[in-house]
Amino acid sequence: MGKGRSKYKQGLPDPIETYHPHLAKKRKVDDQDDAKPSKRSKDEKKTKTIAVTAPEKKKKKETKATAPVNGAKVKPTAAVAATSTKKASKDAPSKANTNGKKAPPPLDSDDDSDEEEWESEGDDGDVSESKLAAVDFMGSSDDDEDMNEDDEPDVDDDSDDSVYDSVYDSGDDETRPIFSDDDLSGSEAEEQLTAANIAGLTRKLDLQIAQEAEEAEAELQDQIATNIGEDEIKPFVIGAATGEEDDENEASKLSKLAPDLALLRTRINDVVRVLEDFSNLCEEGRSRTDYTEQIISDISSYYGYSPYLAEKLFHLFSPSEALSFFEANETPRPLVIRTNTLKTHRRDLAQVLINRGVTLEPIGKWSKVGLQVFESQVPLGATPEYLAGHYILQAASSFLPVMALAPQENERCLDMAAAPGGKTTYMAALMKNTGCVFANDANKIRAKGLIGNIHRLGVKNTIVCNYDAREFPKVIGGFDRVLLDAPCSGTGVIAKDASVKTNKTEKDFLKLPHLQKQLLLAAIDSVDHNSKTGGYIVYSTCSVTVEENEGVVEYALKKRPNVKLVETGLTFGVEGFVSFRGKSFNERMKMTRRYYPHKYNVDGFFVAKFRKVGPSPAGSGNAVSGEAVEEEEIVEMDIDDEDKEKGEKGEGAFQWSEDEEDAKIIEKSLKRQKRKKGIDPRADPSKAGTKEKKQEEEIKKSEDKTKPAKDSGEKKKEKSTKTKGFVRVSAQNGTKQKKKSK
Ligand SMILES: C[S@@+](CC[C@H](N)C(=O)[O-])C[C@H]1O[C@@H](n2cnc3c(N)ncnc32)[C@H](O)[C@@H]1O
Repeated sequence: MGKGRSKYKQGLPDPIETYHPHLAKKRKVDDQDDAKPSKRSKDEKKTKTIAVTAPEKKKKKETKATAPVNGAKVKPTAAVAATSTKKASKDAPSKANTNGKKAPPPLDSDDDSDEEEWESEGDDGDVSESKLAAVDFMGSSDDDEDMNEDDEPDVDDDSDDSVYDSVYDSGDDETRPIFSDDDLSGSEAEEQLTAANIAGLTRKLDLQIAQEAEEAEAELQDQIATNIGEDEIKPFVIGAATGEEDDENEASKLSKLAPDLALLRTRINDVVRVLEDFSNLCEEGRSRTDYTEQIISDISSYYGYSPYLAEKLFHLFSPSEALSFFEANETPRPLVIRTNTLKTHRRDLAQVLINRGVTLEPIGKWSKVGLQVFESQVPLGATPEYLAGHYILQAASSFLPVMALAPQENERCLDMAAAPGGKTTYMAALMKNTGCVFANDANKIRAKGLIGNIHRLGVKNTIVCNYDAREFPKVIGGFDRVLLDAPCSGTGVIAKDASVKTNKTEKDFLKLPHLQKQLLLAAIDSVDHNSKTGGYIVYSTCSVTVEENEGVVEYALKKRPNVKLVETGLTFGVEGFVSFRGKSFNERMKMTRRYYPHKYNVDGFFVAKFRKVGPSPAGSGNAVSGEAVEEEEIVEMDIDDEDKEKGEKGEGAFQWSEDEEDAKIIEKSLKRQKRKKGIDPRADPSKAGTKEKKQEEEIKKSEDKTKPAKDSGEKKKEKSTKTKGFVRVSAQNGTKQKKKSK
C-alpha cells in the first residue's frame, strides 16, 4: 500500500502464549502481475480500472509468515472476503509455527537510543529481597528512581511536558551493576547484556531490512498500479461516469461476485488519491460524496468491517491516514511486558530474560518499566520470573492512563473498572505499595482474576471490590485520584480482536457512551477536591470513536463545572478533537490525548485528565439514580461490557465484549446488592419509567411542588431497578425532580 505501508513498517509479534487464529487472516494482494510498469494513456486508464479486476490476472500474495519461534503471531497474510479469511485463519497456525522469525523494530525506533535507554532506566519500587532470594540474577538496587511527589507533573494542573520528561525519561547516566552476584562492574555487565542480546538483535535487524526491502518493492508496485506520479491522468474509479451502459452492467455483474481484492485495493488507492486532490482528479459529474461512499464500501469489503463501522472510523482521519489506520489494524502490536518494580528492576529483568533466550529492548524513552519483546525461546506467560511476579504482559498503551494519573505514595486511589488489574498493579507499584488503592470491577469473575494478579505481583496496598461503579460515590468517596478505564467498544484494539469489525452496532455506540458518561460522573463525584496531593480523575478507553471519548468528556464538563481538563503529562499522543464533523468541543479538549496504531504502533487509546476544583453538586452522590444522561434517550444497558480476555494472561486486551455468563454473575451480584438495600430488583423498569413520567407531569401541574417531588423521589428509589444486571433507574432522573421541587 502506498503511503500507509511505507510509514507502517512493523509486523510485530503478538503475546507469545496466545495465538489468535483470526489474526492470521490478514490478506495481502499481489498487484504486481496486473500492474506492470507500462504507462497507460488516458483512454486506457479509463477502462483499466475495471480491466484491472480481471480475476484470472489476480494472484494473492501471502506475505512471508515470520514469527517468533515459540508460536508468536505472524504478520497476517492477505485476504478479505469472509470465505478467504476463513481459509487463511485455518492455514495460519501452521505457518505461524514455522521457523521463520520476525524481528520488528522497536516502538521507539530511535536507533541510537538503546544505550541511553538502558542507562537512563529508573526503577519504580523496592525490591522484595526475600522473594528474589532464589533468583541468582538479582542485583542490589540502591538507585531506585521512583515517581515521587517532585516528579508528579500535574499537581498544578497545567504542567509542561519538560517536567514530565524528567519523570519518565530521567536521562541520568547511572551505571549500576546488573549482575551484582557476579560482582561485575557496570560496564562489564553492560557488555555481557549486549553480548547476550546481540545475536537476537542482529537477526532482528537483518529480518527488518529484508522486510523493508520487500515492503518497498510492494509499495513500488502499488504506486505503479495506481499510477501515482501520473497526476495528469484522472483515475476512473466509480464506474460509469459517462453513463455508458456496458460499464454499468459490468459493474453490476462484478458486484454480485465475490469481491476482487485487487480491484478493491486498486480502487481504494485511486479514490484516496482523488479525494486528496479533488479539484484536479475528480471525474466530471462525481461528487466528493460519491467517492467517499465508494471508498467506505470498498474498505468495508476489503478489510471486513461492517459498513457502519468502516464509515465511523474512516471519518476520523484524512483519507490516506484512514487507510493507514485500517492497514495497521491488520497487524499485531508489539508484545510488551511491564517490569513490576515492586519486585525487580527493568535492567535485571531484561538480563534474566535474555539469558532465557528472549530478545528484547526497552520500549522507548517514554517508559522506564516497559520492555518490548521481539522473540522468545520460552513462553513468557510461564517463566519463573512471570510466576514470581517480576513482570506482567501489558500493552504499551495501557501504561499511559496510569502515567497520566501519576498516583503518589500514601494517597488513596480508586480504580473504578480494574479487572484484570494491569493498571491497578501499576498504580500500586508507583505508590510503592503505600497508601491504598480500591480496585473495583462489576464482574465478579474478572475481579477474581484481578485478585490473582494482585497476589502474583506482590501488591499489598489494594482492596478489591465488586460494585457497579456508578454506585461508587455512595459506597465510598473522598479519593485523591480516580482512574476510570472505561468499558468500551474496543475500536482501538481491532488488531487483537477482529470481531469488533463486525459486532459493534449503532446501538452499541449509544449504549456505551451512555454508560461511560454515568461512570465518569461517578468518578468525578468520588474525588476529594480538597485533596492536598491530588484531586485528579483520568478517563481512558481503548476506543478511538469520538462519542466514547471527546463526547463523554464534553458531557462531564457540562454536567460538572467543578472539574476542568488538565494536561495529561504524556510526552506523545495526538491532541483530542476540539471539533468533529460539525460538533464543537471544549477548547481544552486538545489537552486530551489520542493514540493510534498506525502512528505510534500501540493500541488505539484515549486519555483525558481532569482536576476537580470544587465540590460536586448536591445530590450527585450516585450517578445511577442521581443523574440521567441527556443528549440521547436512555438506552437499557445490557451486561455485555466485559472484556474478551480471561484470566491473568490477557492483561493487554481490554474491551467491551459480550459474555453472557459474566453478565449473569453481575446480574446476580447486583440483585443481591439491591435486595440488601431493600429495593425490589424485579421491578419493571419500563413501568417505572412510565410512572415517573406521569409523576413528573403531575409535578409540573401541581401548585404544591414539594410533596409530589418528595413522593417522586421515594417512589423512584422503590422503582430503582436493573436491566439485565445493571442497576438502573428509569429515564427521568431524581435530580431533576428534586430541582423542580425546590
Ligand atoms: C477496559 S476493562 C478494564 C481493564 C483494566 N483497567 C486493566 O487495566 O486491567 C473494563 C472493565 O470494566 C468492567 N465494567 C463494566 N461495567 C462496569 C461497571 N458498571 N462498573 C464497574 N466495572 C464495570 C468490566 O468488567 C471490565 O473489566
